[in-house]
Amino acid sequence: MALVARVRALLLPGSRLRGATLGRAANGGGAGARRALSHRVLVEADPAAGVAVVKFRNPPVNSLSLEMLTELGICLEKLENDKTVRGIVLTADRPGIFSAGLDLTEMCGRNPAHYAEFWKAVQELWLRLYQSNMALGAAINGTCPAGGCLLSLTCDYRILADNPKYTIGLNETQLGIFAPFWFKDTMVNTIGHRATERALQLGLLFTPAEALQVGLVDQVVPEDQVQSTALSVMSQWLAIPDHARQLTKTMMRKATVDQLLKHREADIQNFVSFISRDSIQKVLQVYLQKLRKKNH
Ligand SMILES: CC/C=C\C/C=C\C/C=C\C/C=C/C(=O)SCCNC(=O)CCNC(=O)[C@H](O)C(C)(C)COP(=O)(O)OP(=O)(O)OC[C@H]1O[C@@H](n2cnc3c(N)ncnc32)[C@H](O)[C@@H]1OP(=O)(O)O
Repeated sequence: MALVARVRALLLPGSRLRGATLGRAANGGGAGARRALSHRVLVEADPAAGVAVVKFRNPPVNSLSLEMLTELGICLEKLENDKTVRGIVLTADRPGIFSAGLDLTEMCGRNPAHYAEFWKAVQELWLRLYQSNMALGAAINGTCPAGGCLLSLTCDYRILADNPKYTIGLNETQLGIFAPFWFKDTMVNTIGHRATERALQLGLLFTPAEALQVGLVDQVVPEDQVQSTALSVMSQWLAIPDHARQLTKTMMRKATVDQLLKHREADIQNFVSFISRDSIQKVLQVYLQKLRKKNH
């Protein structure tokens, strides 16, 4: 289903996204700050600063389900069309887990049409974020594996909470799958080829100190200062004239974006045929069961 159709489905009577409002904040935010609510994404906009804080709230682990991807896409599209917003900070509504990455239940026990729809939505969100004209910051206030790490890598800078429990990286190989070429390219663009090769083959999840050392994040700060630091760094990015910053960003990212645009359909087909293999379904199911067993 294309984004428009998925949005329609989410707006059907009964959907909690229906009637989402952008009103004056009940609390928090500067004077004139506005807060918009959807089911899985919370937006706190500060028009005076030109910045919106987009908070993930898809319990229990902020996984990127099809619905979460769709709501995030809608929210970003709205912000892109809002002339008062020049920068966005992505964060988790509750500290602890920034995002557990792609929702594994979307990749297990479904049919090929579902896998294709899901993968298209992952591509769409990446394209929207990686090509965004806005300045994007990640205030990483929790653990950040795989798809969660990818989200943060689409941003222009990353601030990570100084908590050794919070790790970040593309750990796909540890699950028995692998990071697609555009996940890999996004990481190469951030930390370079050799560090990416090592990180991806070993499926490394970096502690904050390691992430800072390898350049996966730009700053590690005390946990209670992640969002304030991300906002203060944002003011540096917004001090640059938009057109100059945007042209530079496009120049740096265009080749990577073009690769996916050129191979988009093939990438979907590759994903569907890989994820549908019995052997891959088995490893994903074992991984999910291990996660679930912990709690039962
Ligand atoms: C074209 C390309 C072709 C081929 C490429 C092929 C494949 C590549 C495709 C995609 C790349 C994949 C990207 C991904 O993002 S895969 C997801 C990777 N994520 C992880 O490995 C994280 C898994 N989760 C955890 O490690 C922990 O849950 C976490 C540390 C985040 C939190 O720990 P905590 O102890 O706080 O919570 P849990 O008890 O573990 O979890 C609670 C609850 O949530 C469920 N859960 C966790 N993570 C996920 C997830 N990613 N998706 C769905 N569900 C998840 C977990 O099972 C628990 O459920 P329940 O027990 O039923 O409450």
